Amino acid sequence: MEPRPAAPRPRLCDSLGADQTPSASTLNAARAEARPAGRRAPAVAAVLPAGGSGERMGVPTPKQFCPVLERPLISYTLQALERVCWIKDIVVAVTGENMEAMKCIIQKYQHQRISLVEAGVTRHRSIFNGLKALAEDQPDSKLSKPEVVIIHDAVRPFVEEDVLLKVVTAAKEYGAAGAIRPLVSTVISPSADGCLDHSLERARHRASEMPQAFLFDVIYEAYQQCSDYDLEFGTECLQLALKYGHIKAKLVEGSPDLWKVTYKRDLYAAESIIKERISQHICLVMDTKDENHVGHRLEEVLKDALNHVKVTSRLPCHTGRDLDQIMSEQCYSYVCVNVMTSDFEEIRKLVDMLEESNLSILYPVVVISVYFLDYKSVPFDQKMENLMQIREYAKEVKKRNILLCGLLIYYPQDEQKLQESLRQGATIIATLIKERNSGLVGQLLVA
Ligand SMILES: Nc1ccn([C@@H]2O[C@H](COP(=O)(O)OP(=O)(O)OP(=O)(O)O)[C@@H](O)[C@H]2O)c(=O)n1
Ligand SMILES: O=C(CO)[C@H](O)[C@H](O)COP(=O)(O)O
Repeated sequence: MEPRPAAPRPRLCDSLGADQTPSASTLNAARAEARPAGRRAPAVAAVLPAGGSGERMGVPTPKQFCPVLERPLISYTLQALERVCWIKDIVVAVTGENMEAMKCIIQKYQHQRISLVEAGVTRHRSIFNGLKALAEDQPDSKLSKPEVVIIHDAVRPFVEEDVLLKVVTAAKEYGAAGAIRPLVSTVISPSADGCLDHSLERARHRASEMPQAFLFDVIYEAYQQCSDYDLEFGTECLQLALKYGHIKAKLVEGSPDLWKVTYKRDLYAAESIIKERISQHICLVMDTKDENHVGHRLEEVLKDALNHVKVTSRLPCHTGRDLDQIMSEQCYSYVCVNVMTSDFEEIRKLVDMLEESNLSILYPVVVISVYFLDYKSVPFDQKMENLMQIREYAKEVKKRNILLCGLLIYYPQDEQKLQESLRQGATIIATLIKERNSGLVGQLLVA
């Protein structure tokens, strides 16, 4: 199953308690075999190099600041790390010219436990600056030296707690550890004339990915000893630990999502992954308890059409207190089925609750207001006049990252035609949720 998207606020702390280090129970539960029970949990910090210019991306904005669903990429990586409450400090290396932008990102998305340092001209120099900030000998530093330090690229947003735990646990035991993946292509070595010299046996090699973790003293001493050449041209921190600390890093199998956003296409891939993750749960808010009403048939058709998605239904906001519960489970998609009314009262209540929940700070929340087009109940022109107000209201709530659209479902007497309308309605709902297209905000679609 796909992992859930990162929570807006760190949730794991609740189960770990106030202590900011991994408790013995958590570590042991996850890695009983790797870490003998009863040993003290290490103090852990993370360094994120974020000072590159993203040349290979080919856009003027450094890739870590490129928007993905209108939020800078680096914010996703920070979110992924800060929800791991046993990581005490997160040190981010950014260039002087991006320092203010970075501070704004931290404030806007309410990131926590972040300290900023000036980046260097190469990735190794940026990491070294981050490590220096964590070292004991820094005057006036609020940071304390950790036992283990994680190094993770700011442009790898999908890092999960389990792999962080694995590299930290292995670093404590071996001194250094890093995530690896099987090679996608074979690595070959060309000769000076541009011809094949030899090729490496693919099965015997691995791609080195991030995160990596080190005993702090091991990697800090390695950086202190390393040459200008290493700092200028090196690409591998594990190699520095080997060369200067004689530490053979433990290699840990990582997930495919650990890849580094490097080219423009990677931004599209990242966006697709995020959209898919936040579209796995849909909440239907019904304004009728009547089991025979067509609203419930829409729910059935939707469940059939989206059989991999969790669909839950609730009564309206004023009676259904458990909507709070759904929001706390990070549900980012709501379908309000208005059977009894053609006004926006219920939508307004739902939007207010969403705002209070802070859900839309991190991800766009989709709200679809569904109305049944039953010519008999209210004169059509009067109903339309009411519904057209959605445009203005949707514009207003878009500012809060809530994407509101209306959907009219044709409700004829003929059973077959009704079934077709419901199916079309379900397809439109599924598309709006999956695509989260802000261009459709305020539109009244017809099924
Ligand atoms: N002087 C540098 C160069 C790179 N990085 C960071 O190191 C990570 C991985 O590097 P890479 O993918 O090479 O990033 P860029 O150098 O920005 O990309 P490119 O090589 O395409 O220019 C990124 O988070 C990048 O911001 C850094 O902190 N300081
Ligand atoms: O994978 C890595 C280390 O093993 C790093 O992400 C990689 O070294 C970044 O370097 P580059 O700038 O060359 O992409």
